[in-house]
Amino acid sequence: MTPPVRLELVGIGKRFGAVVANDSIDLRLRPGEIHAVLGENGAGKSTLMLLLYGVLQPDSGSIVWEGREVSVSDPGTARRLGIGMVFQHFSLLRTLSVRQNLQLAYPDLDEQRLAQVLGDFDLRIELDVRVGLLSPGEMQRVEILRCLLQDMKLLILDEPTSVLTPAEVEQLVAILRKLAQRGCSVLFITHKLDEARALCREATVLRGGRVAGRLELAGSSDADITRLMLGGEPPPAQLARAAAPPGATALQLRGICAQLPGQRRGRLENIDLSLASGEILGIAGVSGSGQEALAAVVAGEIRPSAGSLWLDGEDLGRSGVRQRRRRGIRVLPVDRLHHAAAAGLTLDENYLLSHYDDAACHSGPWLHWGRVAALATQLIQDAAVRAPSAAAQARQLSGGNLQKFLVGRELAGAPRVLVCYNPTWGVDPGAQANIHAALAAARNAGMAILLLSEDTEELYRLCDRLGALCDGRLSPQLPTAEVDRDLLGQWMTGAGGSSPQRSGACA
Ligand SMILES: Nc1ncnc2c1ncn2[C@@H]1O[C@H](COP(=O)(O)OP(=O)(O)OP(=O)(O)O)[C@@H](O)[C@H]1O
Repeated sequence: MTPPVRLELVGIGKRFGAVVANDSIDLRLRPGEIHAVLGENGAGKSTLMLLLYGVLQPDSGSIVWEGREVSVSDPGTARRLGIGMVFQHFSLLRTLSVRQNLQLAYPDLDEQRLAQVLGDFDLRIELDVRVGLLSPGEMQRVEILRCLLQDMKLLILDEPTSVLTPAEVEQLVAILRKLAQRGCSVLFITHKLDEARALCREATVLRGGRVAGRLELAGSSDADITRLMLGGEPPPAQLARAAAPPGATALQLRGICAQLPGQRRGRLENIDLSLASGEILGIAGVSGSGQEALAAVVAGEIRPSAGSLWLDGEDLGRSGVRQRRRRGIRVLPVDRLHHAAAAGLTLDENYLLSHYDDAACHSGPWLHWGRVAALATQLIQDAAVRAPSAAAQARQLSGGNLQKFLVGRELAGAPRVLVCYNPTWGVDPGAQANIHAALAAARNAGMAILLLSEDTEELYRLCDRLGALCDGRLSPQLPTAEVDRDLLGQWMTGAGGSSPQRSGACA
């Protein structure tokens, strides 16, 4: 007997103007199957999921749900069918509490059912906390909880692990396995092949909007999968090593204490750090350890309550964001859609946001739009950003393509100091290698780079020195060769008594 089919997509097509995002896509999913959807940035993965969830409508093809062709005209219809989705960029209202968010989706929220689901899936969630105060992992659990409160037959997760700590990834895996055991199907978009292998037996690989292949993960090597994703050989993984020993100190932080406003986490305690030109200093740490506050302090977005910040021996404590940018400090924040970019603005406008003071964008005293557009267009080409033109809105780009654009935009300013937080979040392996190569080349050209990353592989690959943040405190920063994974792990968890530089003295 052939196993039952829960979902069948037949010949699905979707265009956005001239862009063919999905082209004749076929996909089958059984009850209880966790299926990976892989593909490089812009391959069409999110679009396909949004079609399934009723956010978008297909131009062609059909969706067959439990043997019956259906029209998923909106997310409400999807939910009534038993389809839930956790988005790449969370869809919760940050000013409301967890409970209020749940009540928006379920006006007659049944407290008994809520308690049962929380217990059943071992979800630790504080219901009366404002969502804006939660860590990304906690927000994701709320999104999943919101799905679990319905009778769910298919859960779609779009890159669910990119913002999670390793412990949170384990919790997510446990939840998904439990769901699958109960017969719920899962579609799981990821760029991390090891995660796909750990969770899924089979994967569908998309390339350029089409199905490039469906494969059994156990019988396929990473190279096989990458080849299918790229349609060719993966780029060489070699990185340029540091061309010369680091130069003079560029950026120095002395005894910085700070707190991100309105956040439970996001505290910095007595941070001492010095970054030389021609080096990449990596700071590890699980999400919420103080990375956002550190980036905001260097950018000048928040004022520390104590301590000082120096650039090339000059105290910059009193200068604001724009002055610092003029002096050559650039910061790429972690939240690409709400902080690093303005989602509703075009790419050339987004380019201008961080290059407003560049002579190249002006003709005499006047802003020269033709030049801005030409610079943004050049960047799109150089960074291989898949976008129709510089006139496309940032929100129209796939997540990974927007990330490539933003990293390129900051590097294009050839800053003296670059701070980036998770620069390859949601970026496919090919583009990740390109971003790493660009950062290494910038370091070799003398840039001082502070790399805040939750991806320890990335840190070991790129950095000349390494340290870690834990609960707002910074470990020592040592040459990478002297920091083995055990030591880094201890620093990240604050274990072993090695974490704080100096403790306590923040007011
Ligand atoms: N609303 C939109 N308007 C115009 N183009 C869009 C829109 N949404 C997606 N696209 C385009 O469709 C293509 C597929 O995008 P999609 O987001 O589905 O890719 P993806 O595989 O999910 O990529 P990533 O891994 O980077 O998230 C891209 O070229 C993207 O720019």
